[in-house]
Amino acid sequence: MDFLGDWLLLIIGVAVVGLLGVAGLVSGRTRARRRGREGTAAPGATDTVAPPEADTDTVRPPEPAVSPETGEGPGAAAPTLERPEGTASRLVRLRQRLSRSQGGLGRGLLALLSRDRLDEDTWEDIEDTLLTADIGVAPTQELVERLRTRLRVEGNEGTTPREVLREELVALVDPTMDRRLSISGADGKPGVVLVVGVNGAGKTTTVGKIARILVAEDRRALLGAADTFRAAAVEQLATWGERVGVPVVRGPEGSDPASVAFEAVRRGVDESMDVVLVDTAGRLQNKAGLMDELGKVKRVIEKQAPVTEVLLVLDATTGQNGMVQARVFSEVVDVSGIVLTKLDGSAKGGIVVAVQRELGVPVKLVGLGEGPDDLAPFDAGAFVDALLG
Ligand SMILES: Nc1nc2c(ncn2[C@@H]2O[C@H](COP(=O)(O)OP(=O)(O)OP(=O)(O)O)[C@@H](O)[C@H]2O)c(=O)[nH]1
Repeated sequence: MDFLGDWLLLIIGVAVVGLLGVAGLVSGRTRARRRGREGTAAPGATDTVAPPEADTDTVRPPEPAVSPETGEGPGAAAPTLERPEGTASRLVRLRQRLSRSQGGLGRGLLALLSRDRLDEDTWEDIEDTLLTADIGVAPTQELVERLRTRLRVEGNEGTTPREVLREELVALVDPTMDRRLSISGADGKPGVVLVVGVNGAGKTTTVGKIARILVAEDRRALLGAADTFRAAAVEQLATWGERVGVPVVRGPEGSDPASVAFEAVRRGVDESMDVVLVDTAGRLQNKAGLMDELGKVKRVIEKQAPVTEVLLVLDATTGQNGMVQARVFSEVVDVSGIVLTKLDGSAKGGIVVAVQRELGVPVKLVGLGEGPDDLAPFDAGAFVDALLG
């Protein structure tokens, strides 16, 4: 009996040791596999993404930085998605900010126009105030002419200088322009928004902010990080997408922007997205280079779906420099809308008028801060009201 018992214990012991050994091997392999996966697909590692080939027709799909379903980076803990602010409440909040930065212009003009006597010196001061706000020479002269005529004729008829100024400023900003973003595609394809502008104007930030507006409106959006010139811009965009669960298609640093754009729109079509937003590189090396690059991006996109909107991002603080850039870009691509950024940091809101005149396209959105929801649709009446305080 004892002999049998000893044998039984020995057999059980060997079996247990054997089982533990096998289990250890398996879990070790699993760990190694997991480590391997993490090592090759860490979120944000641009060099691990399958490089798109130079020929955009045969481009291989780059790995998304974030999963389309969850917005989660591979191997990362599921992030809590942010709920972006709705348009109505951001308009109220940002109007105060606009008033703070641009109020000086409106108050200055009102103080001058409310003087008892509007002599030549006063009109000159009014002109200077408008020019300092970057409205531009021709619109300034037109506005002054209109104000002179109306205040002379209507001065004693119960219309206040404030009412006249408001009407004339609104007319100058042009309330009749269609400022809606063209984000709807046709034939079941997504709308495609191409975002162009020089680096530093706030382009990448703006793409991220527009994505948040789309999420707030329950639209399915996808971002293409075609600004492959600067690795940080790609990282930045991936973070914007991750925060709200919007997938980002990216390629390695220095890869062909057109292949990333192509891949983004291909996925947008395949995955029935509502909108694909494509961030582009804005190197103003020379006009021909820019034309080649943006022209190619647009051409390859349009093999799959028409570009519905080309947004030019301009930094409001750059004044005349910004106008020169605006001209170059509009000669290279058909700009259909302008985004004016950093209006919070500049008292030069007059650039709205100048740039619309110059390009003949409306300002559609304005950036009013570095916060994720500090971007608002532009409205002529609300803008002038903020100016006048
Ligand atoms: N105050 C303020 N800052 C802004 C606004 N829009 C963008 N910025 C800031 O401007 C800086 C440049 O923005 P980016 O989005 O990186 O500029 P970019 O044009 O994409 O430049 P690249 O990434 O180099 O292509 C960032 O610090 C932004 O936070 C705005 O409306 N107001």
